[in-house]
Amino acid sequence: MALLDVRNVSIEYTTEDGVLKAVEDVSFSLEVGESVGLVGESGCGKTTLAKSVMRLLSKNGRISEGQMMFKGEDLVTKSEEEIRKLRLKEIAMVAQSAMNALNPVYTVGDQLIEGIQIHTDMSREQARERAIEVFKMVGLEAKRLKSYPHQMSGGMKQRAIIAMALTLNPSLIIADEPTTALDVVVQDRILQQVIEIQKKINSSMILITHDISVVSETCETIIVMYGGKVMEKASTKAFFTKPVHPYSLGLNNAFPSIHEIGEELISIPGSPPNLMQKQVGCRFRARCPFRTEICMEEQPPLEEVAPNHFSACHHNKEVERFREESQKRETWEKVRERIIEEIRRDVS
Ligand SMILES: Nc1ncnc2c1ncn2[C@@H]1O[C@H](COP(=O)(O)OP(=O)(O)OP(=O)(O)O)[C@@H](O)[C@H]1O
Repeated sequence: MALLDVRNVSIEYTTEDGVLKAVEDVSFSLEVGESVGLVGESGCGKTTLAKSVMRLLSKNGRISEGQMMFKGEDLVTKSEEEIRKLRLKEIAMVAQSAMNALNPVYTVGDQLIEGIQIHTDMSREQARERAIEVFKMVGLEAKRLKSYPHQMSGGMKQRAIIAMALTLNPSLIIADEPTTALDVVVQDRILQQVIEIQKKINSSMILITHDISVVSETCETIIVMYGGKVMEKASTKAFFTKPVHPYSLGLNNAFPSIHEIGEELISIPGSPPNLMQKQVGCRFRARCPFRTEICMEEQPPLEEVAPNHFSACHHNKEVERFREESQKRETWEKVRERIIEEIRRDVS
């Protein structure tokens, strides 16, 4: 049995301007010890999906369809009380803005020890010992337990937050851009530590990032999202050697290591769809160099193109040609011209 089985989940936000469908019909599963990288441009629904697993969506958000089976039980239908018990102990999240999660008026140690005591029957002394242990795991000295948040650097605070998330050996860690606020060298070091600990305690992990190079180094599986839907899902090995979806091909071009140093990267022209509007056809159609008529009308299903490799494109069979053409700058230049032409036409 998978640890987490997300089945046909849709999530929407009610706003003053109408309903925004942030995630639509997303399915994936996660085995014990597996790490999945969730990637895609800003606004594609990564954080929404992650928060929904913790049932931490903002008040105007709701899971409108689907199931999220965790250890065989549906998280969607659990009561608030049941979910609270699972948080931290079973499912822990290191959020994007985690550094603001520390309470400024208590020492970091007190906050960590209290968190441990709420979820376990450990004495204060036992909880303190566990806190020291996890601090060491993330590279913080025990004396730092006595520090207030303002006495720590950004990197230290983030380590403390990670220590808190990992302290009860959760079965599932959700790391949402856990290191973006930090400088690149510190980012890399902290991320490596998180992965090391995740492997040691055999947790599963969902790592959310817009940087696909991070996923290639740290995750076994990659899920590429676009406009609230899964476009491609594969083992990272297969994805980085043979990506299939045109959006993934575009993302790969923006990935520095496959290019000569100094060469200008090719970005995907245009921007993601407005999720307040009803979506017709493939969501990537506006920016896709290879679209045809069917792409304008029908939403492509997620098809298995090789064992455990899925892509949602009407033209999966033409991938060899797409791979070759997507490497050329003029392929994307034509998309840019097409987009400009369409805007001109709409305006006039
Ligand atoms: N509370 C909210 N109310 C209304 N719309 C929201 C809310 N939170 C997110 N959205 C919208 O839902 C969509 C998905 O947003 P989400 O933050 O999940 O994307 P993301 O891929 O995590 O982006 P980022 O990488 O910038 O965090 C976006 O269109 C966003 O504007």
